[in-house]
Amino acid sequence: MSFHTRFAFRFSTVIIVILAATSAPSVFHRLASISRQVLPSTVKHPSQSSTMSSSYPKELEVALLAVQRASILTKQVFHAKSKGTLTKSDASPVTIGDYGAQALIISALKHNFPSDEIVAEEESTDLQQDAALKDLVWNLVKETKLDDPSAETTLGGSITDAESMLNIIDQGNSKGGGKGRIWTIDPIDGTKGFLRGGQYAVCVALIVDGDVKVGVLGCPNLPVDDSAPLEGGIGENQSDAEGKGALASAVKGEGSQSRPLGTGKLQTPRKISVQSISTPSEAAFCESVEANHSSHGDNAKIAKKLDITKPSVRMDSQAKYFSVARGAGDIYLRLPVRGGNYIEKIWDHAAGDLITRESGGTVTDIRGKSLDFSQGPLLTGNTGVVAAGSAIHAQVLKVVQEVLSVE
Ligand SMILES: Nc1ncnc2c1ncn2[C@@H]1O[C@H](COP(=O)(O)OS(=O)(=O)O)[C@@H](OP(=O)(O)O)[C@H]1O
Ligand SMILES: [Mg+2]
Ligand SMILES: [Mg+2]
Ligand SMILES: [Mg+2]
Repeated sequence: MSFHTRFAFRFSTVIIVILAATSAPSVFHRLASISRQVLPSTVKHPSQSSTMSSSYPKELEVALLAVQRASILTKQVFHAKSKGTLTKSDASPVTIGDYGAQALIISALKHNFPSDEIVAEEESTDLQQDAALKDLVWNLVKETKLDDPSAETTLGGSITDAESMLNIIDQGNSKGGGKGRIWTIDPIDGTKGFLRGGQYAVCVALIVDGDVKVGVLGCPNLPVDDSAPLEGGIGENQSDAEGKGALASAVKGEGSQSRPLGTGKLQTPRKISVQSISTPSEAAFCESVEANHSSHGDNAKIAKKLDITKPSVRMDSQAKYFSVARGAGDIYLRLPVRGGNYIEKIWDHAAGDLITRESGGTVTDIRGKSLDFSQGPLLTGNTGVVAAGSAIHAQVLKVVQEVLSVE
């Protein structure tokens, strides 16, 4: 029995909105060419730049390119009229973009690191049972390529056929744990945000013996400009037009970087860091859009106690970690919903946790414990998340614990 079965993530398909199979390839082809036109041009290949001095240079390069390529696929779906949406048994959505992005990322990781294990969010069961849906995903996957042939070669090129694609999707079924090299993938984090035109992230991290060593986030709807102010509201109708699309990365002990997302060769990265504020009253919160993912009421009480007057900015996905890491936001709280018993998944946090810490932030749970990625696919040792610049984290955590009555 697979990991997904045991953790009850299997799909009970309720809704299927399917693109007309005949029109899909031309739509995707046209959108692929649009995405190539609107994004900035290439500056430098990573093998000539910052990844050379890294202790994980190949892992970083492959993760960056794989996230970039998968992000291009998600952008094609984002622009399509229908997104082939299914509802999973936990009532959360999955789209052809989630499946396609996962297939492309696993294919690239397995080509370069065949003996590494992978813990990924999705599984192929529903595609196996629905030929039309499978064809839609396959049409996307086979059409999506980076502009740069040498980057494509690095990723191992295309997947050969639709059956291999299903097999590849299911190679993300490792049980995880605290030993060896384990990648974790969230092909689209914030699928609800993706569907409503808000923020979402393509997320990849490498965990070695339980410790996150490499993290990459592709955020097609975030501004390229690290100092751009956070956009308010719930992040609806964000666009991935010119000036949007950012790629964040970090290697343990080597700091974190941001660069334009791009479509081919990796562009020149910039170092990012959290805001240098020393008092929480100057801070701005990033919080989840969905009140059943993180308690908005408790967040508001904590903000009041910290004398925070700036309104919270709600956005989906690990774009919240990226925003704190580059100083656009200051505090990300993910507070357990009262009466709920949800346990966080490693793919929702691994990359963002490392990128925030490597930017000068501190990330703990509500008890002040570091996030523990050695326990399998779930963060069973943690409750909630408190991420903030290291200068204010202790003050924020103290108030979180007061408001939530944490012993
Ligand atoms: N009940 C509950 N509580 C907490 N978290 C949950 C819950 N249900 C789902 N999820 C996970 O939330 C992921 C999306 O997180 P976000 O921060 O984007 O949430 S929000 O939609 O903005 O509120 C989402 O990730 P994706 O499925 O990749 O979108 C889920 O893994
Ligand atoms: Mg999901
Ligand atoms: Mg997620
Ligand atoms: Mg997801």
